[in-house]
Amino acid sequence: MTDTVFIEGLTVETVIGDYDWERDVQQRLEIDLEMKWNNRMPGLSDDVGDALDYAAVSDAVRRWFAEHQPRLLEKAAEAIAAMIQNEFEVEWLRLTLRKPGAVPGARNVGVRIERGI
Ligand SMILES: Nc1nc2c(c(=O)[nH]1)N=C([C@H](O)[C@@H](O)CO)CN2
Repeated sequence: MTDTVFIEGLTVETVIGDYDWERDVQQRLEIDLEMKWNNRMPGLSDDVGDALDYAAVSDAVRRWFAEHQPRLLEKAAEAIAAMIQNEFEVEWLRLTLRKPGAVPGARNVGVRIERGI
C-alpha cells in the first residue's frame, strides 16, 4: 500500500535555534509532510472520519511549535514525527523542516527524516 496524505509548505513562526540571539526572536520554518495512509476507505465512504485529516495534522504541528522552543531542527523533527505517529496512528512518514535564510547564500537549509515502516 503506497497511498499517502501530504502537507507542503506549512509555515510556522517560532523560537528555534542554537545561537543566543535566536532565543529572543521568532523565525519562520517551512514544513513538508508525507504520511502513509490507506485512502481507499475515505475514497469509498466520502467521510473525513476515515481519512487522515491534513487540517487536524497541521493544527497539531502548529500547536507543538506554540508549546516548544527547540534549539535544533533535528529535535523538532524527531518530536513532531513521534507526535504524529502516536496521535494519528500514522505508520510511516517523511518530514522535511526548512529554515529559509538561516545560512547566507543558501535558499534553504534543513533536515529530512523518515520514521516507521
Ligand atoms: N544540523 C543543524 N545544524 C544547525 C542547526 C540545526 O538546527 N541543525 N542550527 C543552527 C543555528 O540555529 C542556525 O540555524 C542559525 O542560523 C546551526 N546549525
